[in-house]
Amino acid sequence: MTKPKVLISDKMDPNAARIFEERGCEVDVITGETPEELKARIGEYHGLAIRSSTTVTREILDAATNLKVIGRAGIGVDNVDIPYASGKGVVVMNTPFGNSITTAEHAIALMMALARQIPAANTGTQAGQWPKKDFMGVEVTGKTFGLIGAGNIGSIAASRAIGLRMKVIAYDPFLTEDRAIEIGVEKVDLDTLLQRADFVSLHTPLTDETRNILSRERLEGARPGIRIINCARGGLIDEAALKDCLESGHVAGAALDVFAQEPAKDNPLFGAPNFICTPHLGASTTEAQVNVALQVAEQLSDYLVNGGVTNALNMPSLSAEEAPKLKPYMALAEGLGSLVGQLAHGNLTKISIEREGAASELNGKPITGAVLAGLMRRYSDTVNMVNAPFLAKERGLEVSEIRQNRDGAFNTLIRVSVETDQGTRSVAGTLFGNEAPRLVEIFGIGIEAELKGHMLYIVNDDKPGFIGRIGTMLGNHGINIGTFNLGRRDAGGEAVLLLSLDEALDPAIVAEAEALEGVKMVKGLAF
Ligand SMILES: NC(=O)c1ccc[n+]([C@@H]2O[C@H](COP(=O)([O-])OP(=O)(O)OC[C@H]3O[C@@H](n4cnc5c(N)ncnc54)[C@H](O)[C@@H]3O)[C@@H](O)[C@H]2O)c1
Ligand SMILES: O=C(O)CC[C@@H](O)C(=O)O
Repeated sequence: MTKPKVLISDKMDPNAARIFEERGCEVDVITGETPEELKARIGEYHGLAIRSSTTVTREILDAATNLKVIGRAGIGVDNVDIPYASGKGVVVMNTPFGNSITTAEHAIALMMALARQIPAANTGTQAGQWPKKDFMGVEVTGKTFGLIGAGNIGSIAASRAIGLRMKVIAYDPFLTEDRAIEIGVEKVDLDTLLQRADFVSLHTPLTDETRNILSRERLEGARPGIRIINCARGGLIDEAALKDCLESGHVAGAALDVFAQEPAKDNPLFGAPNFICTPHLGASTTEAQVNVALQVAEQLSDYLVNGGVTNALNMPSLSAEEAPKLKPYMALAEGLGSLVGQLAHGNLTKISIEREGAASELNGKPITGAVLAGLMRRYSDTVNMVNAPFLAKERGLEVSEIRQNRDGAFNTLIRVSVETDQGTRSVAGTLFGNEAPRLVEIFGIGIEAELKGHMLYIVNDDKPGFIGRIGTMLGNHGINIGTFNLGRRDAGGEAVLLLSLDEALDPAIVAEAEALEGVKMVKGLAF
């Protein structure tokens, strides 16, 4: 088997390349390329590991014809077009915890630097000015630290602020009262926070809701003398308004690690009074960079080599331990989805995926993803588990997952039922010996078949002589039958035949089979 190929396109701790190689990937480290250069190169890679310098645009993704996974060594993924990557079936992962402590520490460092004006005092002192009288600071003890966003980094920053004997308040619409108590913060609304806080620290992602969350109106309406720290994302603050508020003294100080436009080489805030900044250094410690490099390399190689999915933003997680156990189930699920997708007539409106027996104990999300990938192949042959759920949603398909604990005829079973404007159709399958996927029921008729390669599905009247007729007809065309699987509703009633063939059938032969006596329906299938 050829090794998956990975490109590291941003400066990253060398441990990342080592881990990729140890885990069976070929790796190239090529940093600092222009978007055009990356576009020309990306087609040869299965994995792409980035930090924040590489922007993964639609153009890059269109050129990435072999790409399966993008890994961000860090938290924010606003430099990746995730919806477009999802549509292309590319998994996007981040490393959500590797640099959280480091970034929270940077926020606290900036708060202290603001409180004592350390950067300006340092500059003046080294310039020989001994500017002792110019720098009267403020204590942080007893002051109020206002968090906007109390997730991983916000809650670590809260714990450090509490250690400094500060009172911590937080605005985060998704923070529960229980969690607020657990991390020792008081939950407040944004206006209250801006009225009560001495220091405000932002820790939210940049989304449509958070963009410009510190708008001109909010900055001007905040408590006079407030100090602001942003180690999250540029774009959360109206920079021009912040400059005006610093100049008027309404905001007593601001410390930014991140800017609306990066690299920030010519920003309106540069030179504003009581303004300090760092060049997006929040995650830049040796410890954090080793953490995220190791994690991203482990996650990407797990996915490329074993199929394990960790910290994906557009796909359910699947641990490297679970992956081998789930593999035959996913093959079964994909086969059932594909079968029902090829056979169901009409507009699909609903699909339900039932797991019985041993299957009910498993992580259901990847199984559902695999069923949808099989099903959605009726619309597009570039569907996989990543883009199938999006495609299903786009088409308004209602998806439900059901776990059945009841004892059935099989110790493990997956049943897929679809509803179309022409009725409900259902197929079911099991694993033989815990590893061999088998179809065991098709539209209420028991059968046993492996869904593989080219197949021919026939519904016919259960009458003597039919099997001979179809065998002779295929033989006359020189078509070899691999397996012959039979099922029937009742003796003499409706019967189904599922034949595996060594080659795809010409439509003329399908038409000939349709014309055979007793045939109700014929369909060539491919898996
Ligand atoms: N400066 C750096 O180098 C650096 C390093 C790491 C992370 N970051 C950035 O820090 C941010 C936070 O990271 P995290 O790990 O804490 O993320 P997280 O997902 O753990 O926490 C984000 C929090 O923001 C909250 N939130 C979402 N929408 C909100 C809204 N409208 N108002 C208020 N709160 C809202 C969420 O509920 C969540 O609790 C990320 O955007 C990341 O990009 C920057
Ligand atoms: O890689 C970096 O230096 C910054 C990372 C940071 O912005 C993140 O979101 O994790």
